[in-house]
Amino acid sequence: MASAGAPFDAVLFLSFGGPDKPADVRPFLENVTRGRGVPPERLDDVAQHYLHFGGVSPINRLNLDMIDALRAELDSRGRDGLPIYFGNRNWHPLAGDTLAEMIADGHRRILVFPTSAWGGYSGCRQYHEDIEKALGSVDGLPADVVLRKLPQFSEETEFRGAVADAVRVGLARFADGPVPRLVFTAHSIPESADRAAGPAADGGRLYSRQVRAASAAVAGLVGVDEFDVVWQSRSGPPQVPWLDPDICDHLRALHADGVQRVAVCPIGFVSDHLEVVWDLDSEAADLAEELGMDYVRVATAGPSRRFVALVADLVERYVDGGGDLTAMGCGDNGGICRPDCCVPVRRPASTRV
Ligand SMILES: CC1=C(CCC(=O)O)c2cc3nc(cc4[nH]c(cc5[nH]c(cc1n2)c(C)c5CCC(=O)O)c(CCC(=O)O)c4C)C(CCC(=O)O)=C3C
Ligand SMILES: [Fe+2]
Repeated sequence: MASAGAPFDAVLFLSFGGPDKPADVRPFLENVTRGRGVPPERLDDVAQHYLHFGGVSPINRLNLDMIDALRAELDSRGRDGLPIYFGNRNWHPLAGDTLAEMIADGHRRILVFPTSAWGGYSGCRQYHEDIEKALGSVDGLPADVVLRKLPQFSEETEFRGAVADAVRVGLARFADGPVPRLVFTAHSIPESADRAAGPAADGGRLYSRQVRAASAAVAGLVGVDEFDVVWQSRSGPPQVPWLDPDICDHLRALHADGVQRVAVCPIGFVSDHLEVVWDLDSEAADLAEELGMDYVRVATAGPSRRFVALVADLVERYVDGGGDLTAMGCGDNGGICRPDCCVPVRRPASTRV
């Protein structure tokens, strides 16, 4: 259970991580998929996607840029004494190494900003596990260390506003003509994982409900009535159901219905990392061209001033020891917000590799 009170003295910006050079690609993918039942053929494919971009994921650079912008934003709010550190789940700098450095620098009360808006195992609980694991990896961990994870932010007005700003810019790129269809996309997850995630009393499905709710809210903000929510980047064996439709299948269906123009908004992702640039800017964009559809990919919100202001707002809400400790996704030292939330799914042995 989280305890209020004392102020926090540093921020850990906690993200997914990605390779910085070709030799990193395999070990990175092994870190991501260890024990997760992703077939080896899928890993070979994904390795090719990274190698296509020189073995470098844009995610680390984008996170470092966001950290610089956040530092400037906090400075401008008179919070210039608050250091921000960077750590990742799957690649260097790894969260455990960063935490050791933070502790050596004298920090004991640390706010953790995870780069995911969402509930669910991958978007929320796994970040709690990262925190727990990082704490477990530090030799001689002082007893008074507190890492408080900031809550899920998909319902925040400024998050939705930042995405809406990007959608407006994307829609403005179409010349006069037929109204483009607005399509929101987020990372697919196994159906079983979606059902298991979120308070059981609410029927689980926290992740897909949040993605749909945020998409509907953004569509409302930009004044669009007709929009779709679809999924991308599925992995796992084909016989295991994941959230669908897939973005590419959906483009084919829209085309068959006579839709000529689409604006695709990757609401599920904070920045233009590999799954956005490969699956949307390469695969989906190529398919749209093949089908003769006009295709605009809406920018991700993360690098925008408004998104960075949202992160600063979250930090300020909690940094003095206040803030809602019962908010979904908030928890101390890897302790989750409530016992039945975002439970990991036990995979049947047949789907493990
Ligand atoms: C919900 C969700 C988010 C959004 C929330 C958040 O942002 O945290 C997200 C983000 C990301 N996913 C990323 C990369 C990968 N995800 C994979 C695999 C998987 N993702 C899953 C879900 C999610 N993933 C799932 C259910 C799997 C199957 C394996 C498992 O059950 O865990 C694999 C393995 C190969 C493959 O299967 O595709 C890779 C390489 C990157 C970094 C990209 C870069 O390098 O720029 C980012 C930001
Ligand atoms: Fe992923």
